Amino acid sequence: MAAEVEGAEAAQPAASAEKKKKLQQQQKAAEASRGKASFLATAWLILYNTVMTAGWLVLAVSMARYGLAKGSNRGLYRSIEKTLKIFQTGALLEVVHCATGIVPSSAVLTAFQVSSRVFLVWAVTDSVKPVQNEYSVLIYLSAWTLTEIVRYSFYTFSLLKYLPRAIKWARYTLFIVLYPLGVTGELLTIYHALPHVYRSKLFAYPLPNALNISFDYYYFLIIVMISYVPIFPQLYFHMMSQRKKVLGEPKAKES
Ligand SMILES: CCCCCCCCCCCCC/C=C/C(=O)SCCNC(=O)CCNC(=O)[C@H](O)C(C)(C)COP(=O)(O)OP(=O)(O)OC[C@H]1O[C@@H](n2cnc3c(N)ncnc32)[C@H](O)[C@@H]1OP(=O)(O)O
Repeated sequence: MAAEVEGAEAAQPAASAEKKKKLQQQQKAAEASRGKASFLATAWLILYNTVMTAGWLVLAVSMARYGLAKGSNRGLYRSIEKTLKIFQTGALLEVVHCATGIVPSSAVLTAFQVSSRVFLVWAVTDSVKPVQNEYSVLIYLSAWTLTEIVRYSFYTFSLLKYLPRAIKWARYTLFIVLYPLGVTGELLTIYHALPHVYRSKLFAYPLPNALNISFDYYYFLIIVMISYVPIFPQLYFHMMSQRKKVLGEPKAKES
């Protein structure tokens, strides 16, 4: 009996050492898989941001060439719409990046930013043809293009750990002017679309109908315009606080 107890006592430290070793192995495996996931996420983001920078650069060059050749904005939207649709719609992936946590940005703010622009391309500019030649389209296209070239190249260079100071400065400074400019172009485009939508009853779903609900796109557009009032300042002041965080004055050295 005494020999049995002695044997059990001797086996205890061996079992706990075995348990500890197993735990360490599990921790190592988890760390390795986290490292692999973070490597894959970084590789994906470098690819995504590089492709998006290139796409918006193509748009900028196409717009400049069109302007130089025609000297007018008439027909500009038609000439760049394919590229614009691909790269603006591709920005929806940014919401996925935030929601899955591979980038630390707010999914809600990013969703407002991206969805309003995707909506403007597909549901306003593309669907209401007469607005395509308005100057307001040129205004928002110019603001978006310049912003996105700087923003996506900023992310690419940051991920590559080689960030030129000028790009960092531009990322957190140009928005001060480009954000209100872009929003002005967007709101004016929706405003120009209103009479056409009203006349053509575009996307209207009047009563009576099987679902017994009605939808009037004209009023929906007015609601979208009004929703800029509470939402845009939040995006703008978020960018202001990002600017302060990144470009803020360095703390004075203690004497
Ligand atoms: C039916 C729909 C109707 C909706 C109606 C709603 C009304 C909406 C009203 C508002 C409309 C706005 C329309 C937009 C107009 C324009 O864009 S005009 C042109 C000017 N625009 C801008 O300047 C855009 C500025 N805005 C933004 O950049 C974003 O929208 C943002 C969400 C406000 C950005 O915030 P955030 O991501 O937090 O800032 P960052 O500092 O850039 O990033 C924070 C950290 O996240 C990392 N990160 C983000 N994205 C990436 C990425 N793609 N790849 C890698 N890393 C990324 C970034 O590096 C930061 O990381 P840290 O440095 O570690 O903090």
